[in-house]
Amino acid sequence: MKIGYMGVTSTFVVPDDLDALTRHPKASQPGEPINLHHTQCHGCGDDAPEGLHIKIFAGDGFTVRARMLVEPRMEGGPGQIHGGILATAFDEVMSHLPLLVGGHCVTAHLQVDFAAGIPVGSTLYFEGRLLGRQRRKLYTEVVAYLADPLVDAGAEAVASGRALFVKIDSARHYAETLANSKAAEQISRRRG
Ligand SMILES: CCCCCCCCCCCCCC(=O)SCCNC(=O)CCNC(=O)[C@H](O)C(C)(C)COP(=O)(O)OP(=O)(O)OC[C@H]1O[C@@H](n2cnc3c(N)ncnc32)[C@H](O)[C@@H]1OP(=O)(O)O
Repeated sequence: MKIGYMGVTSTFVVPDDLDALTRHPKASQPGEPINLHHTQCHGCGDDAPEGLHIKIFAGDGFTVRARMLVEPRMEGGPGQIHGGILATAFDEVMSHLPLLVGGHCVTAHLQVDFAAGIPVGSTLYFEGRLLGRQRRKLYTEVVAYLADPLVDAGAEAVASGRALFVKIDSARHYAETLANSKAAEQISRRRG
């Protein structure tokens, strides 16, 4: 299967003149979970009852690995994951890549290629990669598999995504909405 369609016009273009990437000294080590969002986050939060509960781990270099159980409540077409849910999962997984170089980001642009239907009941495995950084912009990519590509070299890629994240000052960015968050106290405590 071909990941990323040739000839499809896209606004996602990784520039040539990228800045150097340096791993943040406090970034999670390869194999360790990355827990830098909050417990109510719809993508990764353990306490978000309707969330996706994606487990995300740092990989080597500027990569992450993740997995998610495709639950019946995620159904779109009969017996298959809803495309919007997969897009949300991709957004979540890629949003952890900028954390390897430090600082919170928001998604400015997100695109997804769906290559095969994904059955409810399967476990999706994700491999994400930071493609580069230019000033506040971080370019990322993710591929989803129906088997763990770490243990199964023949694991078939079923979808891919690309996203542009922009680094923010999180205190300022969320200043007017933090009070509405179920995690307001937790986030304020973390900021100290
Ligand atoms: C302790 C704290 C806990 C916090 C927990 C955090 C949890 C996080 C959970 C995360 C959950 C998961 C993640 C989510 O779901 S995040 C939720 C979804 N995303 C958002 O809500 C973001 C909404 N957008 C914005 O806030 C602003 O537009 C941003 C901040 C993105 C930029 O506005 P800002 O005024 O700041 O900057 P700028 O406009 O000068 O742009 C800067 C650069 O970027 C380039 N650009 C911009 N847009 C685009 C575009 N579409 N295509 C291509 N390029 C684009 C632009 O040309 C410029 O480039 P250059 O001039 O440098 O070349």
